[in-house]
Amino acid sequence: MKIELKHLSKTYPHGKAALKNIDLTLASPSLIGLVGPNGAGKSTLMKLLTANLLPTSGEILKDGSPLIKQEKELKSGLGYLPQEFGLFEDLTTTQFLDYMAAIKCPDKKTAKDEIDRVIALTHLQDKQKAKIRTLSGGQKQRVGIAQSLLGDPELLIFDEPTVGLDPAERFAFRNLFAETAKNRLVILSTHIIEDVQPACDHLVVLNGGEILYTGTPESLMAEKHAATLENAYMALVNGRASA
Ligand SMILES: Nc1ncnc2c1ncn2[C@@H]1O[C@H](COP(=O)(O)OP(=O)(O)OP(=O)(O)O)[C@@H](O)[C@H]1O
Repeated sequence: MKIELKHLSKTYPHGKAALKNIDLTLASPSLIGLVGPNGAGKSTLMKLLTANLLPTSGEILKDGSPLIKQEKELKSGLGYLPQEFGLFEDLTTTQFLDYMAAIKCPDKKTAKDEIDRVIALTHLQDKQKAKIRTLSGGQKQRVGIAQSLLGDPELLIFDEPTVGLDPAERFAFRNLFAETAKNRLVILSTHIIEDVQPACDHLVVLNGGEILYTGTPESLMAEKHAATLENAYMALVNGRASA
């Protein structure tokens, strides 16, 4: 799958430009880390990629044709974890996943198998019968990740997926995202640079609605003569030649 952003801009009504004339090509298989400071435009870009928002100008092509003309196909092949997502607090984990699987999976047998699969992947076996309101923040985040994996989508978009997870959980999910990306396109938006370095093969750095860098994490470190990706990133967003 190939996604091309062409001269993509988004200005909110009565707001400033959140994205300014972005050109970018993303192709599977890849695990792409989308990073940038607060207000950089990451969530806006994710909403445009998931057709939850329309651009002010420019366009997004998926495999050569406009995304907005393939909204139905896009949604059936998309797993999306938004930054804020409403969980049905009075449902149990399995009831919530059952509800989401009704949208994502073609038949009941597949749905049941898929629910078992994503529960195992997100280590929620002992929380299947727990009401969502009784789960911790990290466990709720795991339910959110579980629902995004239903139906084995070819495109996965995670907005700050590791928020609320403890270090061991973050480590486990980094591995899961890397494994998932072996034959898919996975886009991971994060503030946490450590989430990007071991897992992502491609980095996109946004700042003030513009792309500051696109390439491998290693090349950015080499470009900035930095020992760590965090140093290279800080040098980049602060406009310094080296870390
Ligand atoms: N609905 C909206 N209406 C007006 N302005 C908005 C809206 N949503 C976002 N913005 C503005 O657009 C810019 C980009 O915001 P966006 O949420 O895309 O950034 P972000 O990189 O995801 O930030 P964060 O890391 O803080 O979530 C910001 O200046 C923000 O204030």
